[in-house]
Parts: sequence; structure tokens; C-alpha cells
Amino acid sequence: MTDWTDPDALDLSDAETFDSLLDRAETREKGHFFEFFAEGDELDHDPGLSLSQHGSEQWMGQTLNHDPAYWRADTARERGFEERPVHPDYLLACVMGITVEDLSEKGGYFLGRDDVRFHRPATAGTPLSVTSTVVDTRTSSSRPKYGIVTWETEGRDRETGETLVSYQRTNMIPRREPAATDGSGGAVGEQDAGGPTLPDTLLTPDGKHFEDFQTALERADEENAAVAYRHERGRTMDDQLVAGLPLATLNTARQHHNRDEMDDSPSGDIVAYGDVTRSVALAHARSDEATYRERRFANERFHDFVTLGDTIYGFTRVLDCDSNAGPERAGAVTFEHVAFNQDQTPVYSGRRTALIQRNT
Ligand SMILES: CC(C)(COP(=O)(O)OP(=O)(O)OC[C@H]1O[C@@H](n2cnc3c(N)ncnc32)[C@H](O)[C@@H]1OP(=O)(O)O)[C@@H](O)C(=O)NCCC(=O)NCCSC(=O)C[C@](C)(O)C(=O)O
Repeated sequence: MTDWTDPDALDLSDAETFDSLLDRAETREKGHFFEFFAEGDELDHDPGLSLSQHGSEQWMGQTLNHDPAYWRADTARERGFEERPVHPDYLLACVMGITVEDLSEKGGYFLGRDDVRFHRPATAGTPLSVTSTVVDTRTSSSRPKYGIVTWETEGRDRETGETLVSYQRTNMIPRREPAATDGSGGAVGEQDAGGPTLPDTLLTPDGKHFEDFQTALERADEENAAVAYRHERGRTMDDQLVAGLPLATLNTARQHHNRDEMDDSPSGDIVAYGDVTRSVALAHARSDEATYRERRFANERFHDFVTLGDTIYGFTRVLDCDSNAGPERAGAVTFEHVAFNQDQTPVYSGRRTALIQRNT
């Protein structure tokens, strides 16, 4: 009888032998198929990520988020932070990155996120503790290979137990046993033909401060116009953004770093992590405003794939100004931000409420 523990029993450098072994070997799986999730299930995510200054600076630098309050201690103090915080986009991506192995590593696409709340600023060195609850599961009627799962996730400071950020996210998750062949090729859904007609005039605020947004909205109201504008900067998706940043936040989704697996997927290639795409578009928008604090996000949607070489631009519509929200030095502005690519195809949209500094 052959001793299969003998290192010489098999020549693994022989391509034919190795090929035949691989064909018969079972794969030890990572992540979960759709069938694993049931409404009400709670999951504690284990990866041991601590927020770091380097991680935050790498995220900000690569995504063009240059607000000095997150780079310099003196500006952070002037802006009312006790200590220089990590950037909220980085915090959100870290909390979500930790959840990927348990929730979405099997390869389903990130469809959207709602009710993102920043409960308190987080600083470098904070170890994270993250839990998720399954709030909804359903099979996809248009894509029988997939189910659609929504989770509620909370990211906390592991030492104090304080909640830092919370949100609800929805992904497509591959089914272990698809109902039938998916027939569709991955195209984005048809545009809704019955939408409202566009406003004749699009106004741009004169400056970056709260009053500039408020005045623009008042003018728009009188002129039956919308306050909506583009941001000049663009950022091309390179390897660092597509594969590097998600891996730096422990996001193990194959979509971002395994071209071989993705070859046979709806996108046909690796795609950018939704939080990177979003952060780039938000950076473009923030570069045209005097941000004081991030408050919350709602109704975030990922409409189409972003692949290597795509360039992300930003478009912003101003929805509301609330002079009474926030401290004396800032008012709340609600925006709708859209990330779009070089073909002017929207790839992300979301509503954001941020405190914007006043002029005085
Ligand atoms: C996935 C694609 C091909 C589907 O394209 P489609 O034309 O089939 O889209 P659709 O018809 O609009 O939607 C398909 C189904 O999803 C549902 N749906 C749609 N949106 C939502 C939502 N927000 N909430 C709840 N349900 C939603 C929708 O109702 C529909 O249900 P049905 O099949 O039963 O009719 C297309 O939407 C697309 O290309 N989206 C972009 C995906 C993407 O690139 N995401 C970011 C990268 S993946 C990622 O970051 C990964 C991450 C973070 O690391 C990680 O989760 O692990």
C-alpha cells in the first residue's frame, strides 16, 4: 500500500498529476451562500482590526479626501474634536470590511446601504467590535442564481462598548442551489421612462459655506430651478484603489482581488469596493464645501460596476438646508451625491446630511 504521507509518493511538479489531484480535491469554503442566512440571526465578526492613522491617511490620500481636520491635530481641535479622528469614510469601510468574511465573501454584489449614522468620532488605535443581524432575506426574481440579504450592522469601540457607526446594507448573495439558469448577462436595469422632466436651470452655489447653499436653494425656489452641479476632479481606478484599499480594511470579497474568479461573473472582472467608489465621489464634493461634520447617509445605491481603468467623477444636488441643526458655527445641508464614470453612467447615488461651516 502506498504511504500517502511520504513526500515522495506524489510528484506535484508534474502538471498532469497535479491537475488530476486538483480536480478531485474538495475546496474548503469561505463565506456563506444565501441559504445560510435567516431573518433574526446575529453574527459577531471576529477579525481583529484596530483603526490606524496610517490606514486613515492612506484611505484619504488615495480617495482625495483632504479635509485638514483629519490630517492635523490643531485643525481638528479648532473644529471641536478632542483628538484628531480617523476619517469617517475609513471608519465605515473598516467596520464593513470586517463583516465581509461572514456576510458577503461568496461574491454577491453590494446593492445599497441605508440609515448610516455616525454616533461619535473614532480615533486611531481604537480596536473594533462589529456585529450584524439579518433583517431580511429573499430570492431574486430577476437573477435566479442569487438571493438578496439585508443586514443591520453596528461597529463599536471594543474597549468601551460605545457605538461608533451603524447602518443597514443589502447585497446579492449567490445561492448554493440556483433556481434555474440566470440567462441575464449582468446589464444594469432599464431606466425608468416615466421620470419627471428636468428643471430648465441648474444653479451652482457661489461658495463653500452654509449660507452659499442656503442662498442658492432660495434662488432656485424663485426660479423653478435646481441647485445641482458637477465637480471637476476625476480619479481613475487603479490597482491600489480596487484591490489595495479593501484588503487594507480586511474586506476579503473576491470581487476586488481575484480576477480568475471574477472572469465568469456578471462584471467579468474585478470591481471596485463600493465604499471606495463612494468615498472618491464624496471627496470631489467635499472639496467644494466647508465641511464641519459628517452626520448621516441614506438611500445609498450601487447602480453599476466600476472596474480597473474607470474614472470616477462626482455630481451633487442640494436638497435641503437646516439652519437650526448643529452648533452655532454650522448648519445642516442635505445633498444627493452621484458618482459617475467616464461614459457619464451613474455608478453610485446616496443622500448625505453634513454640517457645513457658516461664513462668519
Ligand atoms: C448587481 C447588478 C448587476 C444587478 O443588476 P440588475 O440589472 O439585475 O439590477 P436590478 O434589477 O436593479 O436589481 C436586481 C435585484 O436586486 C434588487 N435590488 C437592487 N438594489 C437593491 C437595494 N438597494 N435594496 C434591495 N434590493 C435591491 C432589485 O429589487 C432586484 O430584485 P429582483 O431580482 O427580485 O427583481 C447591478 O445593480 C450592478 O451592477 N450594481 C453595482 C454593484 C457593485 O458594483 N457594487 C459595489 C462593488 S461590490 C462590493 O463592494 C462588495 C463588498 C462591499 O465588498 C461586499 O459586499 O463584500
